[in-house]
Amino acid sequence: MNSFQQLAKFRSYLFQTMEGNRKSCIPLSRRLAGEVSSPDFGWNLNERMISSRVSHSTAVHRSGNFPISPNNRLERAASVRPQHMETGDASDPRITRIASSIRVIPDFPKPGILFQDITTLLLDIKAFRDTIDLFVERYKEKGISVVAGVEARGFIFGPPIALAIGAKFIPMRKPHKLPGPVISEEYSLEYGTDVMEMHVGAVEPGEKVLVIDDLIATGGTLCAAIKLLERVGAVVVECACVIELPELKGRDRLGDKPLFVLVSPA
Ligand SMILES: O=P(O)(O)OC[C@H]1O[C@H](OP(=O)(O)OP(=O)(O)O)[C@H](O)[C@@H]1O
Ligand SMILES: Nc1ncnc2[nH]cnc12
Repeated sequence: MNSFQQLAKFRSYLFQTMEGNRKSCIPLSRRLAGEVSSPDFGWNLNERMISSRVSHSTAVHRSGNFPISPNNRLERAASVRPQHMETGDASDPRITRIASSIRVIPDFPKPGILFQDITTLLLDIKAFRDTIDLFVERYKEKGISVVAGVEARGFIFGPPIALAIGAKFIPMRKPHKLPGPVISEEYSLEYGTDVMEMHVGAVEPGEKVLVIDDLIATGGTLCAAIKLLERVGAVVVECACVIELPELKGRDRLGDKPLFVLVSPA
């Protein structure tokens, strides 16, 4: 298959994923009425595929901001840059370090997916600490009593934030993992579907909750977490992620629920 055919297949796959998604937090009627725009994948996905290739072949990001060695086996995330909206301070050098510590793995777990791998961020102690600090700076003294972390990677960032802001931590888990009584929500992903569960009684009605995950793509995961928490009367004050994939429009699916992210791919 030539590169043009690959691109067309990739676009078609993602378009089907998005358009076939019936679990959106935004009612379909609103989408049909044009209140929420359909995703325009063409340009942004072309950009993502090109920047992936650039990071492999020339080892220099097209913006020139994140030079990487051709021998860098970690394939650092040359295509990740600080986001300029809904973030603390894009000129903050901590954001730049965090962005450059995330690697991008093409075609994982399926062909066409550019996987944003935060395990390399965890290897960089300063970047890891800065990530936690940036969230703690934003959420301390906001009256948040619960941090809800989404399995699996929300379990990495959620607990240190919870401890630092004086909140309890709730795991939002894949099905059949929690031992006590649970409530469940089915949701769709960039590459499949899943079910999320939460322990009954983990959060009290009226408690202020921060939802944490490593990444927002289509927004299906965060929507499921919000639904579970709101079903038991919790107040979700904000969702926070390290990475946003803006071309997948996950932010739109959250409606007016605030989303804070540190970085997004160029
Ligand atoms: O915005 P969405 O389209 O819902 O996708 C984002 C979710 O996908 C990834 O998790 P994944 O489901 O791959 O699970 P894992 O962390 O257990 O690997 C990621 O960590 C988010 O939780
Ligand atoms: N491109 C991606 N990288 C990492 N995690 C993801 N979850 C959904 N899409 C993802």
